[in-house]
Amino acid sequence: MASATTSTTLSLLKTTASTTSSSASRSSASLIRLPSTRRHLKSSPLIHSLGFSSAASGDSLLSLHVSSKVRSFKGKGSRGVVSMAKKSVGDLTAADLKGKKVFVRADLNVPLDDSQNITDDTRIRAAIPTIKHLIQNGAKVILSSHLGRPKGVTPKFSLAPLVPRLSELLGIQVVKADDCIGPEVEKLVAALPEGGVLLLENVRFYKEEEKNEPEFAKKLASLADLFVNDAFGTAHRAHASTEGVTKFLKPSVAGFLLQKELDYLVGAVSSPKRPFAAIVGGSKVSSKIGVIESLLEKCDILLLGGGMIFTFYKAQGLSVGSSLVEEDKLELATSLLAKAKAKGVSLLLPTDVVIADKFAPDANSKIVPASAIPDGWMGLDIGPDSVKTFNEALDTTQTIIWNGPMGVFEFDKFAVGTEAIAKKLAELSGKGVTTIIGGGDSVAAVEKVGVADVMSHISTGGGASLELLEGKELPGVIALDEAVPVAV
Ligand SMILES: Nc1ncnc2c1ncn2[C@@H]1O[C@H](COP(=O)(O)OP(=O)(O)O)[C@@H](O)[C@H]1O
Ligand SMILES: O=C(OP(=O)(O)O)[C@H](O)COP(=O)(O)O
Repeated sequence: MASATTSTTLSLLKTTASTTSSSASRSSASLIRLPSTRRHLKSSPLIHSLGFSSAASGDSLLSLHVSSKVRSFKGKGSRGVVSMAKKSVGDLTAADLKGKKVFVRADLNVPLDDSQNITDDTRIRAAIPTIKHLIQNGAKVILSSHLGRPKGVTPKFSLAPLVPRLSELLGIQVVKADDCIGPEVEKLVAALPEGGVLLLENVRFYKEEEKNEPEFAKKLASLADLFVNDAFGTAHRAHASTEGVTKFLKPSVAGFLLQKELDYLVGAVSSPKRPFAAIVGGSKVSSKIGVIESLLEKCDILLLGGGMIFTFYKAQGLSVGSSLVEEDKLELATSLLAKAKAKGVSLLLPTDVVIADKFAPDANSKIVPASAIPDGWMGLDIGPDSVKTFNEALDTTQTIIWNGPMGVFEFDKFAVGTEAIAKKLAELSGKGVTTIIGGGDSVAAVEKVGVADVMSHISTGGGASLELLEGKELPGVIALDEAVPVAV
């Protein structure tokens, strides 16, 4: 029984690999097999003008159409189809903003070292365009964020260390409040000049923030006249400063960063240039089920790597030694493989792996076929043959989205596969392929290789991008004001 299953797997691995390498030299049309629904939608003029409609297709992924004036999103979640056409900060002019107090929720949750130095300022830099637009149009900006996950007031989670960098990037001295609500904050707001920025203290110093308590949201909202949410990294949280304040502040609009993230993560997935490949890695199948299922509905090629592959191997009867396996996900892995086949998606599993005799940076290692992992050894990276096959598959594509590393890239010895994929995406990005890095550890990997700048888009939100790719609604987006539709 075991050997019969094993040969099935081997033929699966071989078939997918050869399909891809041969397809690299064939026309892309032979590789793409769209489900009939999608073919129908693509040929419908109505659907074409609206973007790919999840409502019409019964699809769970959000759909997007971008016009010059408005970003429109439609999503179908457990609560049914929800319109997500959102008003943008770009729609607000000096006439709307001059002298107005604007509550801006950003995600300034940046890493700090033991001396409170910022070790990666990406999220601060990403928040600047929205703040600049507001101050240049005469608004008074009340800037709010969380930092870390403090339980009550915790000095090491103060936003104070962010003030110098924010001031430098904005070219003005940012004022810092010691609290985020209360009379002292109100005085600072009253003294704020047009074009000034007041940074509130960590909003999570109040437990009411994460509980989304309306009274707390009301107090935050009472500081301002209108609301801009630019905190993409926190948009999957229904907290007082992301969702609650929208009940008290009108208009409540999307910031430029939030828009850009949605444009890429929703837009590229709902109406990608094809062939469209998704690369999904990371540690566990369980944390990526939603993403894999959702992407199977959309992509032409799905490349799997990371710790999750061993659950797929074991599901097919292969020996995986002491590699990471989720025993309760074996059936699921089998059904995902079957689903990919039924949908005509070219799903590639690595054909060789780098194995280690222990989970450590100095472990002994060797490269073996995926079907030959000895007892006592664990797979910690994809092997060179797999990298070659994956690269050939990626060469045929026009859009690539990547979520999750190919191996334990934190250990140099097992970072080779992940770094090779990062370099391949950088090369393809230079040739005009849309490359989107979906947050979390994949971003760290791309930065480690030094190719972050050349990617089309690097998400500032790990959890948020994952939820978007899974087709979930983001409460921080849903709560914003609807845009007025414009003719397209
Ligand atoms: N073969 C493997 N065995 C164990 N852990 C792995 C393996 N490959 C990757 N990982 C781990 O997966 C983690 C990232 O997983 P995950 O959080 O799902 O990714 P992401 O943050 O990109 O969404 C990394 O810490 C990495 O070391
Ligand atoms: O860092 C964040 O998320 P991420 O680690 O998923 O990218 C956001 O600031 C959200 O933080 P949270 O997960 O504590 O709500």
